[in-house]
Amino acid sequence: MTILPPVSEAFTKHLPKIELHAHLSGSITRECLHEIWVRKISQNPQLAVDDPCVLMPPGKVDYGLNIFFDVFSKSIYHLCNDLDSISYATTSVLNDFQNDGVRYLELRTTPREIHDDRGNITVSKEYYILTVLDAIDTFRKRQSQIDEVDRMSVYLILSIDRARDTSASAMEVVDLAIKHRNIKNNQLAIVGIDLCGNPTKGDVSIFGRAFAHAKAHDLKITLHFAETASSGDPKELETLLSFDPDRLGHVIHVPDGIKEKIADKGLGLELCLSCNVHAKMIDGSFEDHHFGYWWMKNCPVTLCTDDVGFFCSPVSNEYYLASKHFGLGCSDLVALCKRGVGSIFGGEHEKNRLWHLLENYIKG
Ligand SMILES: CNc1ncnc2c1ncn2[C@@H]1O[C@H](COP(=O)(O)O)[C@@H](O)[C@H]1O
Repeated sequence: MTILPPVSEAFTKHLPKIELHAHLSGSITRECLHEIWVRKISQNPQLAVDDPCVLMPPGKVDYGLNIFFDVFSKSIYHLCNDLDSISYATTSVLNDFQNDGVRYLELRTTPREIHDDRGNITVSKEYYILTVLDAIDTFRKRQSQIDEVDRMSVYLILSIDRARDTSASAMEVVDLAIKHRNIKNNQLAIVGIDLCGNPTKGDVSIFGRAFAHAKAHDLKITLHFAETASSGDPKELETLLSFDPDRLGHVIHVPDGIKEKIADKGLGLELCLSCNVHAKMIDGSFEDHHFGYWWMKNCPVTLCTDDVGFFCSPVSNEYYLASKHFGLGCSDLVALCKRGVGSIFGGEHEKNRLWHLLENYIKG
């Protein structure tokens, strides 16, 4: 039997981790956003966008949902609004996850159409996706030059935004995923469709057709689920379950009967400790988080960051927090990672690779 050391930050950093719930634009560090702003201001001193450090000053992590969604439209989307900035930010996010010991990443992003001041389209949704995919392709090529244990696999999930998308634009997101699912050399790149966006807005029932279309084309489905009390209405949750999801994100305000259904189906759960605590999406603090409930159930639970650019807690720290507040030892953390691997969308070869990495981590 291998005797494992007590959990330390070094242990959680080197643990081969998976990250399944990370929004691209919310994962960009404020330092990276600031660099983009500096470059833009040097090219155009008249730029009418504030330094991102105004809305995201160093050390600030207490973004309640009432202000959180505004930061995207007021700052981040005005900075990442050209192909160079989108590519630079994507590469920066990929490097950050890899440097934190993430060995398998499913990044998600909402196809975004970008306009100039006169309303003309400067970047189409398709070009936005192609730019992100191109950054992923370049990142993948670099992986073959590094040690196998340090490599990070990356896949993309396309998001439908419940507050901004219509039934028709949601279908367009799924069509883009089908069209660009494989990138160069026929490599699989887009693995699923997500439903995200401000949970206090929108009617989720209008997206049924889009998710059925995704299923029919073998795309996996993950849904933001019961993030707020208003989006925890049983009718909404039953509608979401009728989309036949493979995984659910957040699962906070879930009535008991629906909890049982989730456990019976063995759905993968993407839980975000720091996000939920700092955004005050749960009552109380870390020790009150519903991770404590789901960890005891049979579901594949994965610890995720959601928007590390806002909440500043990388995946390694989420594992450290789980250990600290729920008394998990090193072997529990490895078991938690192994359980989550079963719910990845990247296929059997990726699952086998990760189980192998985790086995070797325990032995080493
Ligand atoms: C509390 N957590 C959350 N709940 C719901 N939706 C969220 C989210 N965090 C991020 N997003 C969604 O992801 C977009 C940013 O990334 P992309 O532009 O797609 O790369 C946000 O505009 C929001 O729609």
